[in-house]
Amino acid sequence: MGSQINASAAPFSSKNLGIEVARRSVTFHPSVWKDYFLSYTSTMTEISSHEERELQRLKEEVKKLLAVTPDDSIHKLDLIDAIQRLGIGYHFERETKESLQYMYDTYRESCYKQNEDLRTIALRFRLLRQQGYYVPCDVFNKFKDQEGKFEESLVSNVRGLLSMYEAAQYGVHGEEILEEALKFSTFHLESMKNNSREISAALEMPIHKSLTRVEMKKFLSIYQEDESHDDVLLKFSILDFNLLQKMHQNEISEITRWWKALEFCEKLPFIRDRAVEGYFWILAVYFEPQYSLARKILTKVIGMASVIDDIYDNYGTLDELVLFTNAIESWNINAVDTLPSYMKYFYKSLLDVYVSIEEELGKIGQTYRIHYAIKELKKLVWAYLEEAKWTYSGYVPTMEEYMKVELVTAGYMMLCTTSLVGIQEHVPKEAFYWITSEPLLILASSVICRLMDDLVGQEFEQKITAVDCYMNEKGVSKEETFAVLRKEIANAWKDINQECLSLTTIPMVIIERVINITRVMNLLYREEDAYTNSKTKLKSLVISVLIQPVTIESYFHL
Ligand SMILES: CC(C)=CCC/C(C)=C/CC/C(C)=C/COP(=O)(O)OP(=O)(O)O
Repeated sequence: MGSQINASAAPFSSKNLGIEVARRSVTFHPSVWKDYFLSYTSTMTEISSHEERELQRLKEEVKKLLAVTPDDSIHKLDLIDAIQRLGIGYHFERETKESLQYMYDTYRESCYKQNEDLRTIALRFRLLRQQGYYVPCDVFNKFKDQEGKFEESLVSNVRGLLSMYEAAQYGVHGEEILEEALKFSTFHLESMKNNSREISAALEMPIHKSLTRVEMKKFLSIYQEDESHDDVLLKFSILDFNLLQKMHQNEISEITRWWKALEFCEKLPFIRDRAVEGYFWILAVYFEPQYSLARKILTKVIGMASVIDDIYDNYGTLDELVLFTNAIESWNINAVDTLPSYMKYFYKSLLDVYVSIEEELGKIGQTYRIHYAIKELKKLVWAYLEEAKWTYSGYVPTMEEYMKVELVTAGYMMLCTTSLVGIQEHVPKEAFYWITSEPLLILASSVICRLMDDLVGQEFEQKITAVDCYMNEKGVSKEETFAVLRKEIANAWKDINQECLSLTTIPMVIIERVINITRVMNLLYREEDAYTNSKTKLKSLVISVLIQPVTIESYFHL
């Protein structure tokens, strides 16, 4: 059992608990962006027919390049890797899939060729695991000496070490050789990082955990410096990045208009005003043009969820939260009468937003999907209420009790499910049953979300975190607790890796959404809560991804 710090926890009413009905109140900094993106008019973001033609021309050239590069060559591995990291993989899915299938079918023969080096073997291993192909890790055995340790001669093979480091991120439970490979490569790369931008960037953020759109510019300059780079690829990816950025600017301008019209900042001044940050979060989940509708829907939902979180965590009293939860459960406009006035306004807007989403889904013949989105939101608010009861009663739950509720409050079950709602390509109905049944992939993503949030938030959050619960239950120091929770996060990544290899009936488009959602957490909650405090790191990210185009002159000295 957990421990009770305050009065009895039941029944849950602030009056019964003898708690003053004083509002908790944390003040958040105002929006960094305000109306900034309203200035991006549709004329400004228009794509000219010349740009369209040039894009098509370059695309055809890249296709030719793919066609003439043999599947059994190292050049093909490099080409596919570059295409994916430059963010243009979505143009060549069929071509890369065929090549990877060939590489999978011939995996053993290729890896056991006498002359294959560490870089090639590790790169092939990573590209295949990335795509969900199970390829065995014993291919790394050949780089061990008689004592079973990685050969010291590898230390001077910097490209090989880097490739090994990136491949080892894809390990699953029990793959000890990949654990060793990760330790070995990290240790040696650490000593070289001051002399190489590429190494320090990789140590900071391995490819597996990075978001294509966010890392694209960094990779572009690394790729350009590589003597074997291809100019056509470079030009195509720059043009594609810039044209997509215009589309994103158009979308964020529309989202800003939507958010402003809701008037939350005036009516609910206690909330975090983070529409642009929310859009960035969702852009990281899917940046490709075919996901425009899905992005719009999910951005609206994260915006609403952020306000809901502030109502539960910050402003609402326990009595109000009980009423609010019941109203959301009933999902009926009549429930508005039971609510205090500030909640009335939000509640009406909430139902309206979901009605508008349902209308959008009607246009693509997928109305039924709204049911899953609402169901997950209801589940989320019930968990938020549980959490609020703990806060108000001073109850410190056991880790088991805590995680049961807090994996839901992490919001990722709701977000992952809702991420499928606006996808226009085929998503089987079964995928919705699966994703809402708390499968391991979603649980692991939620563990990462919850624990990363708690590790950075435990100093200032006005509520219980996993750090408090673990220290209370085990009687250990904060340092020890941090180490345990970090290990849990690393294990959850292994669960994710495992699931990517075994979920063969779940379309890759769905798995990729979940992984990207997890990656956002890893990006934004690594050193601090960059969503709540969005004036520094997240501001720079927004500038890089949404405002600054890539200037072709800086890559081609024209
Ligand atoms: C928990 C989390 C990062 C959720 C991600 C998905 C989601 C629903 C995002 C909406 C905005 C939000 C609640 C951010 C986290 O705030 P916070 O750090 O104050 O979250 P907390 O109140 O649950 O700790």
